[in-house]
This record gives sequence, structure tokens and C-alpha cells, in this order.
Amino acid sequence: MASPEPHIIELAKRIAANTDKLQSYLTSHGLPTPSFDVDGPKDTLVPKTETDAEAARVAIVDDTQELRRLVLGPREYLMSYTHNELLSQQAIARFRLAHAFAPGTESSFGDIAAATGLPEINVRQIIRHAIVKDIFVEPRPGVVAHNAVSRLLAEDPVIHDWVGASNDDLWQGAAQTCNALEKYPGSQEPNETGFALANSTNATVYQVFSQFPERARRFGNAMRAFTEGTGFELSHVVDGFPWGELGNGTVVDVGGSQGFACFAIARQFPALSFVVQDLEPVIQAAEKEVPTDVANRMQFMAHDFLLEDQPVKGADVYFFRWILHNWSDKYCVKILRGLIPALKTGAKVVLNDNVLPQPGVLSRWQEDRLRSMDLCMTELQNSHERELDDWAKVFELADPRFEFKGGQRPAGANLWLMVAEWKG
Ligand SMILES: C[S@@+](CC[C@H](N)C(=O)[O-])C[C@H]1O[C@@H](n2cnc3c(N)ncnc32)[C@H](O)[C@@H]1O
Repeated sequence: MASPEPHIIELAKRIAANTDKLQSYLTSHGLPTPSFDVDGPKDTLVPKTETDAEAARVAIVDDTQELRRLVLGPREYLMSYTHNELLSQQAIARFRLAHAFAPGTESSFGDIAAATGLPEINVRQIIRHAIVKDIFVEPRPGVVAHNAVSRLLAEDPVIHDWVGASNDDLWQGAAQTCNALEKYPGSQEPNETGFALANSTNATVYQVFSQFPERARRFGNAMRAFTEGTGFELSHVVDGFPWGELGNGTVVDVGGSQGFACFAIARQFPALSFVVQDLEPVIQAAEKEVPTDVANRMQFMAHDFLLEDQPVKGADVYFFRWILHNWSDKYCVKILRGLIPALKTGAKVVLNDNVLPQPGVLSRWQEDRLRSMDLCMTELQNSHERELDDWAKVFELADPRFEFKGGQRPAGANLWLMVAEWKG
């Protein structure tokens, strides 16, 4: 019997086959091949509906990473200085190195130093480190030019904000998280976090950002880059719950921000009425921007769910989109108990939120994103992402009269829709 093929050969063959599949898809749809040339595409765009081509792309990401780690071996893998990747990205964002010269032109370390105020020696070390990570190119010694990645940083302010916030805010919090876990063992408080230690404060992330409007703006923009991506479309909320069965009922969107989710639902279900609740400053801004086609069915209301019980009594649905994952179990229980005085029998609490998968269900790449977000919640808020059973437990802890009915992730969506019914 032939001995089985070594795993690295199996991986390499799979990578070749999937790369072929991806390129055939791009060619047959007139799409550009991936390239970091300065004029290369910003994304390798394969619509999620193209399941074969997208599966091939995802498999390439997973398999190339595994192959790389295998050929490094455990020792070199662990000794590969991955944190410095963040340092050169942080420096590029902090000192606006990508903005020091225009895409399509060339520059020198000295000119970049003059444009940014950084010493030339630091510019050289940062840019040359970034170049080995595929950001910028050096076509001739000492001459720097943009590639597609540095060009994106130069031209897309939202991506620039994402890189800035993820390094200056998230990475700093991450680096202090073990210190916070030691200092505040088992804490569920949002001000006893790595982020708080990194900012030498005992304030929460919201309180810190309220003191630094520019950081708050950048963080908000960075989060928006994330939440406006594929899989977060509001159509999943509109189509993923039987809103029509509520007839002319009322939906309260708790922590509803500007009310975007309600606007989308309202357009599809003209008999429903909505109350959008959020903190006072958010509501003040939101009220000024209500689209006229739904304005007569939208009420905006300042409501702090940590300080007050739910003031809207007898609604059919209390909707929480991307709210409870921000809070530890202690605060989720508090928020849910705050609903109880308002709940009529049969009222539903609808969550639109992350659900952690069991290990190995998703691709390694997708799972890594979710596990990273899980850690992020701890770094920032002492919260964590939850498995479906964890969500059930939160309702059970809040009150046994909540019947958690589970949920589903609409096809192509990132967030799940989950329902609990009040049986009180
Ligand atoms: C991650 S955002 C989600 C916003 C919206 N539901 C969405 O899906 O886009 C969290 C929201 O919770 C709001 N929030 C935070 N603390 C709150 C509190 N104590 N009471 C009410 N809203 C709060 C924030 O202002 C923010 O709008």
C-alpha cells in the first residue's frame, strides 16, 4: 500500500487547485487578479452568493497559513516577532507616513522625514519593516513608492482610522489585558479592563472617549468600517424575523443609535410603530435626521438602560442589536431585569448579536475573527462573546419567566437573530 501523502504536499495541492478555481472565477467575470501593484484592486471581491469561488478563496487563506506555520516549525513560529507588525502599522498611521507623498510618485526616506517630522533613521526602519509586510515598495535603494496597500491607507480615511484605532486603542488594551486579569480577578466591571489600565484610568471606554473627541471620532469610524462590511446588511434583520406577525404592534429598539435598523424594518412593514432608545446625546443627534418616509412611526427617546427600568410598557418586541455582547453577564442580567416591569405576557426580546461557534465549524480565518472579537470585548469592557447556551444562561439568570427560544443566523449574515419570550 502506498504511504499516505505528506500533509504539506496535500495542502500545497489543495492551494493550487483552489487558486485555479478562484482565478477562473475572476477571469470569467472580468475581475482583476489579486495584485499589490499600486493600481491593483483594493479587494479580492467574490460575492458571498458565489459559494464555490468564495469557498475556494477562504480555503486558500486557511491552507496557506497552515502551510506557512508548518514549514516554519513550532520554534520559529513562536519566535517570529509578530507584535512588530503592529508597530510599523501603528507608526504609519500615527505619523501619516502614507500621506507623505502621493500614490504614483516616488520619495526618499529624507523627504518622508521632512514631511512627517520623524527622524530619517526612524522613517527608514519603519518603512523597510513595513515593506517586508507588503506595505509600500522600494523600487530602487532609498526610493520609496506606494503599493496597493499603502495607497489604500493614503486614500481611504476609514481604513486609516481602522488601523489607527486598532493600534492606538485596541492593541494597547490587549497588551494590558493579562495585567487587568491579574489585578481584578473575575471582574465583570467595564472599568477594570486592559483598556482602563492602558489609559491609566478607572473610567470605562465610553467615559474615556467622551474626553477625547478626536479619538472617539476615529474609533466610531473604525467600528463603522467593520459594521458596514459584508454580512452586516440590515436586510438580514428585516427578513430574519417575522415582523409581519406583529400586525400594528410596537417595537422598542433598545440602544438603537440613529435608528437605522428600525427605518429598514419600517419600510417593509408599514403597520408597525417604533421607539428608538439610546443615551441622551445620541438621541439628540438622531432626532434631527429621521427620514421623512418613516418619521410618523418613529419616536426617539433618551433612556439609559443601566440606570432606569424600561419606560415603554406593553410593546410587542424589545429589540437589542449588538448591545448585550458589550456587557458582562452581571450587566446583561441587570439590563434584562430592567425590562420586566414593562413586559406583557408573550412580549418578545429579540437579539441581533454574535454567537460563538463550536470549534472547527467555521473556517479558521472566520473563527479567528470571532475569537479575536471575543477577546476584544474583554479588553474593552470585561465582556465576552457568547455561545448559544451562554445566551440561554443569561436569560435564565435574569428571570426564569424568560423562555429562550434559540435563534438562527440568516444565510450570509454575521449576526444571529435570537428570541426570548416573556411568560410572566
Ligand atoms: C454597538 S452600538 C449598537 C447600536 C445599534 N443597535 C446598531 O445596531 O447599530 C451600542 C449602542 O448602545 C448605546 N448605549 C451604550 N450604553 C447605553 C446605555 N447605558 N443606555 C442606552 N444605550 C446605551 C450606545 O450609545 C450605542 O448606540
